[in-house]
Amino acid sequence: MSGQPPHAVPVPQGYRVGHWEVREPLGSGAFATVYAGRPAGEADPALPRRAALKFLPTGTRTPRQLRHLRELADREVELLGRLRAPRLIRMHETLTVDDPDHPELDGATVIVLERAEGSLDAVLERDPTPDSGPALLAQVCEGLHQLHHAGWVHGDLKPANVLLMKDGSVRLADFNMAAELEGTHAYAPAFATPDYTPPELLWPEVDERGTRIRPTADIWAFGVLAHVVLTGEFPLPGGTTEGRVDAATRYAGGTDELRLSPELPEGWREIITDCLARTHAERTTAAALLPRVTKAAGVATPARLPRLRPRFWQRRPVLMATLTLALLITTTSAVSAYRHVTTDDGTPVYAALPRELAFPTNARGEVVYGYHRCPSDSVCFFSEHNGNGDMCVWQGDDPDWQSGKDTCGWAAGAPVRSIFNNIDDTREESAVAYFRGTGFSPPTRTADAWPSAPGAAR
Ligand SMILES: Nc1ncnc2c1ncn2[C@@H]1O[C@H](COP(=O)(O)OP(=O)(O)OP(=O)(O)O)[C@@H](O)[C@H]1O
Repeated sequence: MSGQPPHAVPVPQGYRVGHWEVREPLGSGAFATVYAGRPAGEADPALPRRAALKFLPTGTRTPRQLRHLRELADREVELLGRLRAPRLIRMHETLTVDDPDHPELDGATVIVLERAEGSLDAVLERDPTPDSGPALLAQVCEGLHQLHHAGWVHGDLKPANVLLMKDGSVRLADFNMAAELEGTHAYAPAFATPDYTPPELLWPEVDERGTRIRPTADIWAFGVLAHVVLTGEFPLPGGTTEGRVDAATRYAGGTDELRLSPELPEGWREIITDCLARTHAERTTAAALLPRVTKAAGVATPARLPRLRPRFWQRRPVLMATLTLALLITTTSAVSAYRHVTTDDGTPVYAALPRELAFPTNARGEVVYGYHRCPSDSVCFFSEHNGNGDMCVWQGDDPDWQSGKDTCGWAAGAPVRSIFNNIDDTREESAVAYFRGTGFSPPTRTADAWPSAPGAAR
C-alpha cells in the first residue's frame, strides 16, 4: 500500500469495527481504503464469511473536507441502500467508528460490501487486452443499463470501479460520485477522472448543487473503457492525461477527428464512436447500447464460464420451490444464454438460447430490466426475462412454493424465465436450490450456479 492517496485510511490488521475484524488491504482510491473483513470471533453466524470494509475518513478532517467526504459517503450509502441489481456491488451494512482512542479513525464511515476478487484495473495491469475483454464489457454495459434504468448516473466509471467476483461476473462499484436523475440530468460533486470525463464536463458549470451530469456522461466513459480494454490504449491521443484532455477538447470543438485504434476488433468501432460522440445529445443510451455490445461480444471467451452442472448440496436457507414447469435459464455471462431441458432419463442438458430470447427488447430495441422490483433478502422469480413480467417473491424458510405460505400462482402454469437471488448473505450455503418437479425433483439447481438473470446471483 505504498504511495497511498491523501485520504487513504490506515487501519491496523485485527482492528474491530461492529461485528467485523479488519484483515489485509484490498485497494485504495482517492477517498477511501478498502480492507478485507471477516466476522469477529463471537459474531452472528448469519453474517457473510467474507466482506470488504470500505473506510471513508469522515471523522478527522477540516470542516470543509469533512462536509465533502460526508457527502460522498452519503451518496454511496444512499444508492447502495436503495438499489440492488445483479451487476451492482451490494452493501451489507454501514457503520460509524466510535473510537476516541484512535482519533484518525474515530467517526469514520465504514461501508460493509460484498467482497470482490479484484478490479478490472488489476486485470489490465497484468494483461492490457484480456481475452475476456468483450464479455467483461458486455457485463459492464449491463450494469450501466441497470443503474440508468433505476434512474442513477454513476459519474466515475473506470477500470478501478469495475469489480470482478469469484464466479467471474462483474459488479459496478464506487458510487460516491453517483447521482439520482431529476428528469434529464442529475447533480454530482464533479466528474472525477479526466481520462474518462466527457468533453462537456471537463470545464463544467458548477452551481451550489454541484455539476449537472447526464447518463450520457457514463456512456462516454464506457466508450473510453471499451477502447482501453480492447486495445490497451486510450481512444484520444496523448502521452499524458493533460495531453489527452487537450485532444478531447480539440475533438469536441470540431478541430480534430476521432481516430480510433486500428486494433479494435470487428463490430466495436461503431459502438465506441457512438459512445464518444462530440456532444451529449448525439450519444447513445445504455438501453440501446446493450444489445449492440452483447452482439459485438459475440461468442468471445466469457470472463469465466459458469458451471453448467448441478451442485448437489442444500443447506439453509434453501428454497424448495416445487415448480412443475420448464425453467428457461440464462447464465451469468451476458454472451452465453442457455436453456435448461431434461432428457427422458432425467439428465439435465443445456442448450444455447437464441439471443433475442435471452435479451428481449422493447419497441425501440432497448433491453428493459425489472430486477429492482425484487425486495432485499428475497429470491424473485419472473415470468419474463431480465426481471420482467409477473414476479413471485420468496423469503425465509417456506418449504414449498405450491402449498407453503408463499405460493406462486402463475408459476404453476407458466415458465419461469428469470430469477434474482437477492439474499443478503454471501455464504456459499445460502445459495438457493430450486426444483422443477414435485417432490423436490429432479435434482436441484442453485441460483448461485445458474442465475437465470444474467449475473443474477452470487
Ligand atoms: N467490494 C470490494 N471488494 C474487493 N475490493 C474492493 C471492493 N471495493 C473496492 N475494492 C478495491 O478498493 C479500491 C478502491 O475502492 P473505491 O474505488 O470504492 O474507493 P474510492 O476512494 O471511493 O475510489 P475513487 O478514487 O475511485 O473515488 C478499488 O479499486 C478496488 O481495488
